[in-house]
Amino acid sequence: MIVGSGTGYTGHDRDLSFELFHQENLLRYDSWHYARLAAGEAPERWAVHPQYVEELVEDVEGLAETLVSLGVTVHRPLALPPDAGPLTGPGWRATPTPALNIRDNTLIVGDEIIETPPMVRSRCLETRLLAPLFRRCFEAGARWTAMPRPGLTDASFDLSYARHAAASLGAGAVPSARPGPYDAGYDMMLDGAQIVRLGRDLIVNTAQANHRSAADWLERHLRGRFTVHRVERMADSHIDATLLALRPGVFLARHDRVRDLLPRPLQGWKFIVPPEPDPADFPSYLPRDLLLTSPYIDLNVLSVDETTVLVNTAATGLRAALETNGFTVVPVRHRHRRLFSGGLHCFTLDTVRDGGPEEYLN
Ligand SMILES: NC(=[NH2+])NCCC[C@H](N)C(=O)O
Repeated sequence: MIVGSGTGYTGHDRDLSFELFHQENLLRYDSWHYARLAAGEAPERWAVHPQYVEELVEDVEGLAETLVSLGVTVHRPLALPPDAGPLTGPGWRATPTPALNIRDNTLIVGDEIIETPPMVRSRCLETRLLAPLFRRCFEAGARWTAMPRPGLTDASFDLSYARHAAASLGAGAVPSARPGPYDAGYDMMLDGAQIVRLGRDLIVNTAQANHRSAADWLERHLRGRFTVHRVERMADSHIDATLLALRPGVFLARHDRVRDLLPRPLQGWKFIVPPEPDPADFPSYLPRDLLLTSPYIDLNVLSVDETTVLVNTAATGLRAALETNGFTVVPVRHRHRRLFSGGLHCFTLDTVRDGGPEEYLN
C-alpha cells in the first residue's frame, strides 16, 4: 500500500478549479469565490496554518506506522520539491500540492495502474511523485496507463452539477466562465475516489458531463475485463465518505438512501449506517480555516482485510457501530480531516492485494 505525504503543504490556490471542486463545502460555510473568478478576477493564495500542517504530517506518519504494524508493506511518494512550481497549463498557473490524497488521481484495477485526470489544477503534479513506485510495478509486470490529460481551462468545466447544488443550497446564480482560445470542450475529469471497486465490477459516480465522458473512456478501456456500473449524483464527485465496501456482502454507508442508487444485486447487501457525526469529535476552527470536507469524512475508513478496519480515533460513534457489527477496529489519530480534504481511505492507495478479482454481481 502507498501512504500519501503531507510534507510541504502550505496552502490552497483558490482558483476556479478549486472553487468548483470544493463548492458544496465552501457554500455551506459561506465562502465561495467562484463568481468572482468566472468574471476574470485573479486567483487568491490561501495559507493553511503551519501548526495544522505539522499535526497532519504527524498523523499521516502514525497511519503509516500502524499499517506496518499490521504487516502491510508500505511505500511512500517522493516529497514535494520545496522549489517546485508553479504548474502551468493552457492559460493558467497553479502552486502544486504534495501527493497526500493519493486515492484521487490513480485507480488500481487488477493488474493495471490508471492515472485519472485531475479536476484541480494544483493537483497535476501528484502522480509524478508516485512515478518511481509505479515504475517498479510496471517492471514487475503491471500495466500503467494515463487517461487523457485535461486542459482545465475555465470553460472546460460542465457547470450543471454546480448549478444544481447552488440552487439546492439557496445560493445565487452560477455564471458561465469566459471562453478562451485554448478551450477543447468539456475535458474528461474523474477521480479514483469516485469509484468503488467490487471484484470484476466498478461502481462509478458521475455528476456532470466531465465525469460522464471520463466514465465512457473507462468503460471502453476496461471492456471484457471489468464492468462499469454508473450511479448518478450519489455525491458531487468522491463517494468514499458515502459508500465503502468492508467485505463481500457488507457496505458502510452514510445514509439509507445510498442503497436505492446501486445496481439491484447490491441492494441486498448489508448496509451499516453509523450514527450522525458528533461535532464534539472535531477540533474547532476559525472561519479562515477552510473546511473542505463534510462532517461525514470519518466514514472514510481503511480496510486491510475482511474484518480489520482502520478508523479515526475521534470517531466514537462509528467505531462503536463497526465493533457491534463484528469488525476489529484499529484506531488511528487523524485530527485535521476537514482541512486537508481527506480521511484514511483518501490518503492511501492499495497496489497489491491477496486473491484475484471475483464476481459479486452475477
Ligand atoms: N478521496 C477523497 N478525497 N475523499 C473525500 C471525500 C469527502 C467528501 N466530499 C465530503 O465532504 O464528505
